[in-house]
Amino acid sequence: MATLPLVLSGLLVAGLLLYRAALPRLLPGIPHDAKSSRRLFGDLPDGLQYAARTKEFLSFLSWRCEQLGSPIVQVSLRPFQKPLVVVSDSRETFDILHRRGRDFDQSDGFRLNFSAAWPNSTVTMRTGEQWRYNRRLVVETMSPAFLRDIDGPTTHKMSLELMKLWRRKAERAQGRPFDVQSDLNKVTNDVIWQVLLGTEVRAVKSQIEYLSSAEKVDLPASVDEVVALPEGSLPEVFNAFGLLAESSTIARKSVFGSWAAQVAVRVYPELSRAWRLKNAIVKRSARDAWNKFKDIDLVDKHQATSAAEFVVQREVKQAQKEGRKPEGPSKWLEGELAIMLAAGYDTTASSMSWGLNYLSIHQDVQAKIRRILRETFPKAVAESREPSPAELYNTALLYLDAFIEEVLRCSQLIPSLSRTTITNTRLLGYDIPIGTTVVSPHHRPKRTAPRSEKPSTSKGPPDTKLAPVKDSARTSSGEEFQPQVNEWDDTSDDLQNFRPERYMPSKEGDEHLDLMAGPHVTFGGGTRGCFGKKIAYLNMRILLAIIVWNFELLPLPDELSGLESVEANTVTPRRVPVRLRPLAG
Ligand code: HEM
Repeated sequence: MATLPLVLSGLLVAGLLLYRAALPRLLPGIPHDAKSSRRLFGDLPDGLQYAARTKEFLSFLSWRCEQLGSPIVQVSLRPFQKPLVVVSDSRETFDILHRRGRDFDQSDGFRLNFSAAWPNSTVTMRTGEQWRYNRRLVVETMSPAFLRDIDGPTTHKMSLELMKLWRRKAERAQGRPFDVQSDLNKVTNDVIWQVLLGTEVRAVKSQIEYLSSAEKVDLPASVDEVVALPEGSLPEVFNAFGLLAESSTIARKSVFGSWAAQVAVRVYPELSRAWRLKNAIVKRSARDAWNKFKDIDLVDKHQATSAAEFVVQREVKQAQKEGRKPEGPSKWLEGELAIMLAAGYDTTASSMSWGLNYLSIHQDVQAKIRRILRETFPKAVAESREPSPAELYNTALLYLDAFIEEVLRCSQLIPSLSRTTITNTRLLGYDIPIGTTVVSPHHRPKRTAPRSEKPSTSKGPPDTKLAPVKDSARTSSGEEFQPQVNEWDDTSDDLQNFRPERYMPSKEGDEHLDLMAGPHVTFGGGTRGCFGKKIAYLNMRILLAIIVWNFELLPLPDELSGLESVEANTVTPRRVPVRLRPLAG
């Protein structure tokens, strides 16, 4: 009998110990929210309240910095875990990304989030031998030859299909706006599968076919109301891929982190079917590419038409030059092709969605892009055709490129970057132990202002200023590092404006795109920065040029041009309504 109180007190002590172990384990000295540090879920309740108020969660991190008045704070979001260190200082962020590879690597969370659905790929690896090996396997897909001969023409072809679809839709909508967000997903999906694997998904084509036989549409009485156009069923690959792409958000949202994603991908029937389908297609493409080019006498007989074929063709040629046996398809090549599919799909779709919203809102900018395109390609105008892939690849289109930069700046579709420390190190004057994840959010209020009525204005707390960072607090590399990039002037109201010209220095005779006009981290940076940036830029350039050439995006009523966002893998607009007026050739 005397054992019962003993057992109960044992349980009580164990419970207390467990509770204490689950509480946030604060790093000494780094500013934090006092009440959060006493809660199991740390800052999460405040984050959720913030999200309910602002419909955003990720900008909560920068809000915490603003609230505590410090460019560095710590935040806990899950029990039993080390806090995240949040750094809201662009100079320090640049330093971490570009100069401190010995102290920081790609964040453990980022790597693990992708590891369930996209194994054997660089994204899931620490920077090391295997990462370098994988990178080398596909490095040629960023070469001018690949971009010019494969990516550009494929994107161009798919953009024209989208135009065909939109002409039919515009006809049906009879001057009413309709939402094109899912069409942008379809076209970027079509492009990326075709470019990387040579797989024809036919997401856009399936809708063209469907629309030609679909029944008449009920039009709303008001010409300002969005018309819901019928949508045909979509190819299996498209649906499966959408599901898989979402799977990395499972890890982010669950308290069990990447474990939840690992289980979900294997256990949920739809998800595991999608996973197997993706694996089978990638495997088949790699194998077909190998069969097409594996012998040296085949190498020059055929043209490569996808990334899979291009890398195999290059490898066979290179092996011959070096007098060795070429490497055939491997799980690493498959992993790399698969992650490029995943990384290149919704990022590009999201940036295009923002781009079209900004085109509808900023009619002057849209007109200027169109005017410049027509002046630049008089032959295409004379021949009543769109500029060709080669013309769009080879010609300087400064204003369009600056527009893309401005879309990326304002939309902040990648809301934060993160790295994990691989040594004990220092950051802004504080000790940071090995294994700590450091997050750099991009949601500094003024910088996000053009996207929407931001938390810092109507819905959130006052726009407090961060204390400036003293140079003595920086690590030596931070102190010495004078980035080649200017700071945005946070006090200037100009940051609220959508103004592509900010990327075009006005010196006459020196017309170039000034990517260093301000801190620009949409693609991350350093060794682990975005690998597919060149494909992303070229695809956005071609898609936007073809859209603006073929259609006028007419103004929309104010209530439709809101720029509210949704957070998933990227931050995307809630909707992309357009009122399209087809233009002659
Ligand atoms: C607008 C489009 C895109 C955006 C905004 C974007 C953004 C990013 C960002 C922020 C990262 C993480 C960088 C870091 O942590 O420093 C990343 C990584 C990556 N991106 Fe992109 N990306 C885009 C398009 C693409 C495309 C088209 C591809 C491939 C075809 C691609 C392939 C990759 C890969 C493979 C990585 C992982 C690199 C590594 O871990 O070593 N991305 N991207």
